[in-house]
Order: sequence, then C-alpha cells, then structure tokens
Amino acid sequence: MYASWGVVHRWVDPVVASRPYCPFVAVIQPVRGLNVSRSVYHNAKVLKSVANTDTVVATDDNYGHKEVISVNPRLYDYLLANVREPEIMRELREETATLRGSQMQVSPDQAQLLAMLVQILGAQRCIEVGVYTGYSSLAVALALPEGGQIVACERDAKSLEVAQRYYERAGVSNKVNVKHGLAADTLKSMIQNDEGGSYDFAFVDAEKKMYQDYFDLLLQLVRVGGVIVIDNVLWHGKVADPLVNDSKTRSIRNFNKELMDDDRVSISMVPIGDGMTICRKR
Ligand SMILES: C[S@@+](CC[C@H](N)C(=O)[O-])C[C@H]1O[C@@H](n2cnc3c(N)ncnc32)[C@H](O)[C@@H]1O
Repeated sequence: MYASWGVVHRWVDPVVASRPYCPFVAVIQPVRGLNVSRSVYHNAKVLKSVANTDTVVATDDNYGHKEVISVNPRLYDYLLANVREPEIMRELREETATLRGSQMQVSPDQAQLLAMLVQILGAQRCIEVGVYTGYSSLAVALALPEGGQIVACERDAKSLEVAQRYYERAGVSNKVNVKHGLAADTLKSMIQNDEGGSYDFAFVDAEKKMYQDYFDLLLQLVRVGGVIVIDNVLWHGKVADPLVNDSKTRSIRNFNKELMDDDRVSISMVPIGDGMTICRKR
C-alpha cells in the first residue's frame, strides 16, 4: 500500500541489451496496492539505502516527488526470475537466440503479459501481425481455450517453419491459422471476408512504418471491448530523443501522437520490453 503510481523512465544498459532474451531494458514502476515493504518503497531516500543508486532516476518536483525507478540488470534478472515461462517457450527462445534477428522476439515478461491479456479478455479469436519464429504467438496460442484461434501473419517463410515446428510440439497447431504473405493484404482480405468485428485480441509487431495502417485495419476486425497491443512504441528510447529523426523513429513517434488523439480507443502505454501500448476499442 505504500507504493505510489510512479512516473517511469527508460534506461539502457549495454550488458543487459546484449542479452538474447533482453534486447532492451524494461522499466517497472511500483504499483498501488502491491505488497511491497515500506522499508524498500516508502521513499527514495530509504530505497537508495537498500538498492543500487542507479535504480532511482528521479524523485524531484518534475515527477511530483513520485519514486521513479528504472530497471537495472539485477532488477531485471529478478523480474525474469518471476516470469512463468513454459518449457516449450524457453526452448523456442533459446533456438531463436542462435538465429539472425533474434533481438526482434518479445521478452518473456512481454509474452506473459500478452497471455494474461488474452486470459483476462476470455479471448477466442486473435490476430498477430509479425510472427517471426513464433514466440509471442505461441504464448497467445497456449493461453487460448480449446476452439480458440490465432491468425498468424508473417511474410518470411523460413521464420514460419520454425514457428510451425513449435506450434506442433506444443500441441497448439490446431489453434494457429498461419497466413504467409504481407500482413496488410491478409488483414484486408479478412475484412472483405466479412470478419469485421469478430476478433477479441490483436498484437502488432511487424513493419514499423505500417503501424497506422495495421492499426486502422485491425480496428475494423476487432470487436468493441476488444484489445489491440502495439509493440516497440518506445523504440529503444529514440521516440523521446529530439536528435533522432530517422524514418522509423518518426513513424512510431507519429503513430504514438495519433493514438493519443484517437478517441476510438482507450490506451495505456506500458514500459515493458521496448514499450507496448494496450488499446481497448470503444
Ligand atoms: C519483430 S518481429 C516479430 C517478433 C514476434 N512477435 C516474436 O515475439 O517472436 C517482426 C516480424 O514481422 C515480419 N514482417 C515485417 N513486415 C511484414 C509485413 N509487411 N507482413 C508480414 N510480416 C512482416 C518480419 O518478417 C518479422 O518476422
């Protein structure tokens, strides 16, 4: 009860950033109602005395004197040690770590959040845009009830081979409808196929410059009350750096700005992994 909602900051550590399961450092905040000891979270002064000083990044007026912390390697290890990653997902993550592009995979804590959202929603019909070797879609498929389904959109056939092998091994291939091709084309054909408003949950993790297009298409496919989660919304922290203006960063920055003003959805930007925004269709 002593922790407050905290303003959060992103902090990148080269050691952690080089880890296969942690392409980017997550950030956590103390949560109201969380059962944490007063001695640790009561105030920054105490916190500094028991934790690494680099965990506290701000406590000043700018942040309403909230306890603002970032995740350092020790804390992130602790967080990961508290993730319930199924064995089959650990194996997929470890195999993927040997492949090109493995840093694209969501982290175990992100995958667990996706699975949790699917369960909270009682989702039956899901979509993923950007499958790669299947780590996040496997998390969703494992969380789906019997009869549930995820449409998995991916343009790279080689990545899909790995994903399909793991769907088989996990016994969920009956729940995964793989769509090989450009995701926007797949989503458009689903809309033409009268599937609008029939999906509960979608996860977007593909071409960054296409985020607005994916979002607009998915908003047609998801029902009112359904959820769309967008990955990489903090884009390695670059979105907040005015000196960074490459095209991908500008795209994500613009997308975030549009989303802020989009009254078709309620939103929550969560500093987990590389940043995820959870959108609920109104
Ligand atoms: C960040 S990775 C996805 C990671 C995956 N969600 C996971 O956790 O393992 C992005 C994937 O999107 C795919 N992709 C990029 N543009 C695409 C497009 N236009 N249509 C379909 N797939 C696309 C890439 O081939 C890549 O495998």
